[in-house]
Amino acid sequence: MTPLDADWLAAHPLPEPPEDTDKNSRGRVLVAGGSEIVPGALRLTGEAALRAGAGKLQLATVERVAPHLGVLVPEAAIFGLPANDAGELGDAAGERLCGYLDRCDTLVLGPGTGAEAPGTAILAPVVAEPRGALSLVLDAAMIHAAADLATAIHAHQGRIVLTPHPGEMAGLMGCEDMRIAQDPAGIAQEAARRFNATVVLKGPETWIACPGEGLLRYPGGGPGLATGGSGDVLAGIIGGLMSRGAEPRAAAAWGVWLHGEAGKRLAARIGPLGFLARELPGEIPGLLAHP
Ligand SMILES: NC(=O)C1=CN([C@@H]2O[C@H](COP(=O)(O)OP(=O)(O)OC[C@H]3O[C@@H](n4cnc5c(N)ncnc54)[C@H](O)[C@@H]3O)[C@@H](O)[C@H]2O)[C@@H](O)CC1
Ligand SMILES: Nc1ncnc2c1ncn2[C@@H]1O[C@H](COP(=O)(O)OP(=O)(O)O)[C@@H](O)[C@H]1O
Repeated sequence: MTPLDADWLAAHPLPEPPEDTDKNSRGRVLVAGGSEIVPGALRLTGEAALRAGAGKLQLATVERVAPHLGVLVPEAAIFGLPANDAGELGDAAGERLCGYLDRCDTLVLGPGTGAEAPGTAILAPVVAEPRGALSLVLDAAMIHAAADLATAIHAHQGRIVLTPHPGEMAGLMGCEDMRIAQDPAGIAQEAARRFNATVVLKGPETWIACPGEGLLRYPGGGPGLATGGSGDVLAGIIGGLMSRGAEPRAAAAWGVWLHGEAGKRLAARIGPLGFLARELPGEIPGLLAHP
């Protein structure tokens, strides 16, 4: 196990864009998810992706929420997706989403999706085709769905990061919550092998596992990060970094560190508890400039 600290980050720098870059080559992120119950999750994820340096943001959410999201995030292009009776993404959302994938370098799929979303139906078409150039971050209900699609995800040629909290990890691996608490390092590595993906096991401390690579441990950014929407921000940072060309393990590691250090900065400035998930992304550019 290697500590995720300043030395590790210095040895694994992020790719920097050339001076003459444009917004498309800086990295195009599509964030898909949200629901009528959690309409703001994509704002958190999308802003985090932009703050991490992505050049272009697109958001895809349930049709009734989409127009409001456009007002909340004027930097984004917005697409509506079909919903089900619970106000979550519906069965047909995955097929519709596939039609947008040639417009993005990175898809962050899942923030703001809950138990009523038909995750497997949505995720299956996305991972069915080999899209070598696509980077994929899976979060929330799409992690539970990934459990049913291990073979397709393992075979997928894209670069994939999964960001489970302990409850989602138990669903992903089909095991008891207790097993995650007893051996977080072992289960993260087992998941990385099973899905051939980078796995970020979140919690008070965070474990990052990647097939064939050493395990990383981040000691945590403080309990203020245990707040609604905090994980949505993390998924967006990782997606933004991947769209800039970072490899999945480096994007995950930098993302976890930036998220944690943003929490520490807010805790020092505002107080250890009570800062908002939406305040985290604003800390990222400064941390990137002076890690
Ligand atoms: N529900 C809410 O109030 C909000 C949800 N948001 C987003 O909506 C999506 C779904 O959120 P939900 O709250 O429905 O889903 P969660 O996955 O947070 O909660 C569902 C269930 O998972 C279990 N769980 C949660 N955290 C756990 C942990 N650390 N260890 C073990 N078990 C755990 C609990 O049993 C919980 O009832 C996520 O992307 C979330 O970030 C946020 O955007 C805004 C606020
Ligand atoms: N006690 C804690 N100390 C430090 N970080 C924490 C703590 N609890 C949660 N976190 C971090 O906060 C984030 C919570 O993500 P998640 O559980 O997906 O929340 P949400 O679904 O509300 O967005 C993760 O990055 C996790 O590592």
